[in-house]
Amino acid sequence: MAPSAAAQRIVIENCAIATVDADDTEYASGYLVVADNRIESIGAGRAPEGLENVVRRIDGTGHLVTPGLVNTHHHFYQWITRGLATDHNLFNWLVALYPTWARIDEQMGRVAAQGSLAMMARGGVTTAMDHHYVYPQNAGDLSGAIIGAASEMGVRFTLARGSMDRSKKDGGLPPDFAVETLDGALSATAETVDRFHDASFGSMTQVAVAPCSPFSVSTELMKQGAELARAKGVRLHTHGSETVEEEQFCKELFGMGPTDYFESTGWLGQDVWMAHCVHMNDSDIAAFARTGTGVAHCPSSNARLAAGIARVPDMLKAGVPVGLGVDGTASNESGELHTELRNALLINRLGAHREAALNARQALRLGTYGGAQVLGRAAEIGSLEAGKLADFVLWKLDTLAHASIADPVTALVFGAAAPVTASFVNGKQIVEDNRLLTVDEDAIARATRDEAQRLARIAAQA
Ligand SMILES: Nc1nc2[nH]c(O)nc2c(=O)[nH]1
Repeated sequence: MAPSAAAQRIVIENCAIATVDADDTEYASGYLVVADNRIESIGAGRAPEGLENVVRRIDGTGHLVTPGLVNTHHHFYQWITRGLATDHNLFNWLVALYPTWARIDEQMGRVAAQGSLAMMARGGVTTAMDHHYVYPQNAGDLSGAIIGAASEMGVRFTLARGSMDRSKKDGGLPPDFAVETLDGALSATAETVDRFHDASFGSMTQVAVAPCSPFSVSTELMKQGAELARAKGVRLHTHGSETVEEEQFCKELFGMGPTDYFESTGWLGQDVWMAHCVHMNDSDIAAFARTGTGVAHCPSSNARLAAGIARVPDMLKAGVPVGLGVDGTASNESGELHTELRNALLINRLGAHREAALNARQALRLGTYGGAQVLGRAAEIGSLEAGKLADFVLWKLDTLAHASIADPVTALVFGAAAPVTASFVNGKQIVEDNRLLTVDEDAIARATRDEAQRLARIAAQA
């Protein structure tokens, strides 16, 4: 679509650019022209002469410009339960934390979402997602509060409306008071899709159907959830194959491993992405590749919870779409995505493929285009190409932390988290010099501390 005659332009010049397009095109010194909310042109050297309505020129000297980072798995509410149960595996950690999580309310949900989003956005995330699966009775409008926080911050966003209905009494892991009913979960999810999902090109808000995990969700909710998502034309998300304990649970209860269970419930397909996927054999990976099922790789959380190392190089070789996820910050206290680019690269080198596992450019692709693919938005975001949405980041690479590394993509991925001079979403700047422009970061920090303390008090009294 050509820009309108009145389109306002922003020109960025003199920067290195990693486009993450299909050919991995890079420019040692290039330009980017933004017209309203889209990239109009990109290339080597200086921007074309004679552009009209240029409202801003940015000198990108000393910077690398990349697509904005895309986070594909998170649980925002966990921002106010960070640093707890630090030496547990997944099941023990969940059992320790469910009782606290089951006491969150709308105000806590809003503030935790603000904290989670702020931490990611100031570190270069332009598209975020939240898998929210804890909906206590009388907690208020949690989904509305979370979506409101993303919209206020100006971040592109998918709410994966989660749910749990398999509690202890049905052989599941969560306590009985922490779950919804099958009908309650389905009708609330349908209502959330109807209220918030925007399927249009450039949409800032989307909703996915996201029952939590095999050990916290009934088979009926998995099946009917998949039917609901397909009837509404939205994506499906869940946790899968995270730990050996989950694999054992599936074999004992369903007589098959997680991937076969997902297939039997309608949960493999191009419209599905799953978090973790650590314990996948060759036939599981082939099934994901054959069906186009995506993976949210969460290396830091997998290490924190001693889950294992996902076989990302094998997935990529087979053609599985793979993005990166911070995961909830109760299992990855850092809460920012640069750590996941770096850890994806480093941790996968500890696996079978050693130094050939992933390189810096593949890691950057996971955190950008790969994320866009698994969220179903690769036609809009994830690479810098004319016609795509203007979601991009200027990383400052000429300071002490990176200046002595010649290759900018190597500096970005292997080095410390780089300062973000500017981050744009949909053509609008949301970060300048590492500070959010849209919200008051210090007020959010204070509010997150207060809400974490309030939740801890309520949980202790329960
Ligand atoms: N890493 C995580 N895995 C999970 N499985 C599940 O059912 N909930 C979680 C979670 O919060 N984090």
